Amino acid sequence: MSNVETLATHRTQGGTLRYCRHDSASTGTPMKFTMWTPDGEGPFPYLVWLSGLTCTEDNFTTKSGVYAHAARHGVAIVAPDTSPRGEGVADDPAYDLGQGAGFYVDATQAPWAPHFKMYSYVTQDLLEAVDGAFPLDPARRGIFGHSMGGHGALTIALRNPELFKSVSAFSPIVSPLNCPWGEKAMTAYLGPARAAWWAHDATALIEDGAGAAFDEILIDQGLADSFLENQLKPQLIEAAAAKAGRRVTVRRQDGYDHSYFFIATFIGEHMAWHAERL
Ligand SMILES: N[C@@H](CCC(=O)N[C@@H](CS)C(=O)NCC(=O)O)C(=O)O
Repeated sequence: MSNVETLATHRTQGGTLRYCRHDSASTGTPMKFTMWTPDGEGPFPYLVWLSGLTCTEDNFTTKSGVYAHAARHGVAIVAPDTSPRGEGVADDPAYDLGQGAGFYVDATQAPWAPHFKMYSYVTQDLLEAVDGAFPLDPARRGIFGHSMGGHGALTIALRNPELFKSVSAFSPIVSPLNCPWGEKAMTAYLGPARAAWWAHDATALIEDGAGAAFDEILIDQGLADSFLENQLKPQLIEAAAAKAGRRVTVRRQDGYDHSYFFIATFIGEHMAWHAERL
């Protein structure tokens, strides 16, 4: 029995885009997501998109241009919000902590622990809800994301290779253990003991041999991205992959920044890459 409520429906790119809301047991709040499905009966292969800091379910939906490519490949797309929200939910005035900055972890620390359970939300509640409500094929599911959401996609896939057949990322945070965004968020959500962060660090997970079933991981990174040197550091995951004998392909794109203009430029290539694997 599905508890998914449809808030709005739009026809676009030869398919149907729905804005949806459902109750999450993990976050203890209503959560929003968008779902685009191709025409036809399905079941459709699908991709989960995880967005970055300050985003809601709407940023990727309106800015990436993904649905024309999704239609060409017959792949459905679900894009959830990036954190629990609401008056009873903890928040922080900074853009990189609290609402809009869930970091796809299950918080253990006050005041975040009661609702900030985005790891469980994505891996359990979201997948159960969309698999129950739409004609999707759970055996042909992939995941991708941007920045904080690239970190979410990488860590969630590496820890749950049985749930996903493919994983890629745009400008991901590859090692929260080694950047200011990660250190701030992990300290707040998981506490100062860094051992608790390793399970949420894509570079550490590659070093540990997690998710070896993925034949390749694709990362696109703009070279004019103002967060590249201080926060994103893709060379860290490249070095871990080289040491572990794993294929992590980082494509450095000259002149592109951190924005959705960059994502929109290469989203078609990511869709084709996933479609081959799904
Ligand atoms: N200083 C920026 C940092 C946040 C940022 O760049 N967010 C990226 C993801 S890490 C984003 O996708 N922003 C929303 C958008 O461009 O639509 C801000 O506050 O907007």
